Amino acid sequence: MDNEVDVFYRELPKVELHAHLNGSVSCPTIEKLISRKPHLNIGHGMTAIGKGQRRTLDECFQVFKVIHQLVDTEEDILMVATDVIKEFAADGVKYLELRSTPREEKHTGLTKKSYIETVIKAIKQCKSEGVDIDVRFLVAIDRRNGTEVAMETVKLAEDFMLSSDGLVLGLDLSGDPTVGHGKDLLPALQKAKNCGLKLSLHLSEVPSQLEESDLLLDLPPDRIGHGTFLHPAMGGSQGLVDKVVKHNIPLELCLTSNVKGQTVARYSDHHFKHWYQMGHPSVICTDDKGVFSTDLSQEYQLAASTFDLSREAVWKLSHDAIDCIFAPDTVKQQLKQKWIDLKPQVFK
Ligand SMILES: CNc1ncnc2c1ncn2[C@@H]1O[C@H](COP(=O)(O)O)[C@@H](O)[C@H]1O
Ligand SMILES: [Zn+2]
Repeated sequence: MDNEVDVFYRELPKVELHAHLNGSVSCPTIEKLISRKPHLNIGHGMTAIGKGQRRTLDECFQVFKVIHQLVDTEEDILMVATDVIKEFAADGVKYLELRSTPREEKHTGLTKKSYIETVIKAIKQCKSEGVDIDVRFLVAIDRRNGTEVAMETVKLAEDFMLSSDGLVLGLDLSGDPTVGHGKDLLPALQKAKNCGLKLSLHLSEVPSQLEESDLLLDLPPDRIGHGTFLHPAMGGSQGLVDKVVKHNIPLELCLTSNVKGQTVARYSDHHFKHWYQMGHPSVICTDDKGVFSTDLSQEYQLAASTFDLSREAVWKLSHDAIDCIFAPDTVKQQLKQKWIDLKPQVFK
């Protein structure tokens, strides 16, 4: 996969804001997990969608179930998280917000609390090894699990926000978009916002969620995942676009994920073009680099080739993503300095 990407995109310093931990597991890590659990009889083809392949979104969610079977102990999570962080760093990502749904596994003793603690341990471990990347964590709410679990997750996220030295910054709302309704999660999300957790919500990933998006946009969230069907050109409405613009809510856009998951027919149809043309904050992300067999450099190259972006435009795109991070202004300033320092080398 590496040799297809121009060195410019590899060397480009990048910010990754939308990466699900268990969707980001690479082939080599999956191999290690499979060898730890041969009795599960899981083959590699079951955990990733290769080049040129497509799946329905529903089939993508089956893939996560398989990966979850492979990742069910603290030891697994520690390995998966450190591998994923190092892979992002090797791909030129300088700041990463990783997100993951805390799970409980009775048979291995894993609890939601120890799940989050283990991810934090991985982040700290990478830092102590000097891996050149600033990593933060968003605790994910799986919309399939309903109101009560959402509330419980908010409480956990709040506790960790207060005790993790700024590593836990907020919440993600994700999970199968065809299941459940956002209105049931609104009180939990509102509570999260009130206690200072940042919110990144998957909105309108499928066409049937316009009413839900309208409701959730009133929170308002701090960032939007996908937002595929918000724009009128995609079947959404001007009213929804107006809300997003009014609150200046950045979009996290994942080209390969949307095309492989078949919510967008062709790369050239991707809603990136509508928002980018408007000058609205649009951040290129991977979503699930393992499942969709991609990485952030490829996604930038894909956006550039599909929408005919110059190298300066690509640079601006990665630079402007810094303003959309959830970490405080001091971190934004450090990253902007890093971009200034690296520019001559990237454009050499
Ligand atoms: C493809 N588009 C998507 N839409 C919605 N949710 C998604 C997703 N991709 C991933 N997830 C969410 O992330 C989980 C896997 O990572 P974690 O176990 O949390 O680390 C999935 O189970 C789903 O809840
Ligand atoms: Zn996602």
